[in-house]
Amino acid sequence: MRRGLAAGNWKMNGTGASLAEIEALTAAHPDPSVDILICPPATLLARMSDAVAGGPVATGGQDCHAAVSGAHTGDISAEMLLDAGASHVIVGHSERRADHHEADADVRAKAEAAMRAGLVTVICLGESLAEREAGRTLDVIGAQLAGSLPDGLTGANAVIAYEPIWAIGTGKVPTIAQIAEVHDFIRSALVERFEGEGDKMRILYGGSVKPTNAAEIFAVANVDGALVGGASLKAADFSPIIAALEGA
Ligand SMILES: O=C(CO)COP(=O)(O)O
Repeated sequence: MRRGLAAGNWKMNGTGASLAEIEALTAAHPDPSVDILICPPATLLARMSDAVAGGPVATGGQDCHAAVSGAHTGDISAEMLLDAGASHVIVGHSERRADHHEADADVRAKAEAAMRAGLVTVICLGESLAEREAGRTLDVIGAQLAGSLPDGLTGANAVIAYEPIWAIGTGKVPTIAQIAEVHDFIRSALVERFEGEGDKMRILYGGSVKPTNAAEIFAVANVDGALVGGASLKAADFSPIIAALEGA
């Protein structure tokens, strides 16, 4: 049985005042039956990690550079995230794939960097609307899985997040059948490639997850949690999503 994971990706949102949301979240879930992860902007990571230390909320970065250190202005290494208190890092988010021209090989190198540093890597995959409408969803996901996932992933060091690009921040959510199809496809690919570990890796759904739709999404086989954007910013929104996962 895979333990649920409720992950929040704050993207480019949040300042010191937002730490109050984490205090509220921790107070609301002192002993959760699922794992809780918040990935704040890098500027908040160390402060948030200090604030949640010893409690049930883990913290993560939203991206990392593939190298340990060097002349890469504005970038952050996996080792630096670890040093700031992170246990996880998101790699390959579609906003980075698009805005920073990250290809599958780049995502794979970042996932390898996360493994090297001892971080759990949350590797994001997802098709565009044009790809879905052309009936290419599973081909695209298959290619991303083959190209973005390094060898050596395990249930302990990797999480896969399926985030259809057209569902991110749009309020549009795939049907339950569409979510089930892709999650089953990802599970089969993981089981085939990562012998003995593929069935232990958690697969999150991401894209317009809200308190109102979380329970039906979490009821889908092979959905082990969610990667939540907008609805993770406020404890009042994220808390019922965590509760829905606990009840799944
Ligand atoms: O991109 C996402 C999480 O990484 C999803 O964002 P929203 O939940 O805001 O749609």
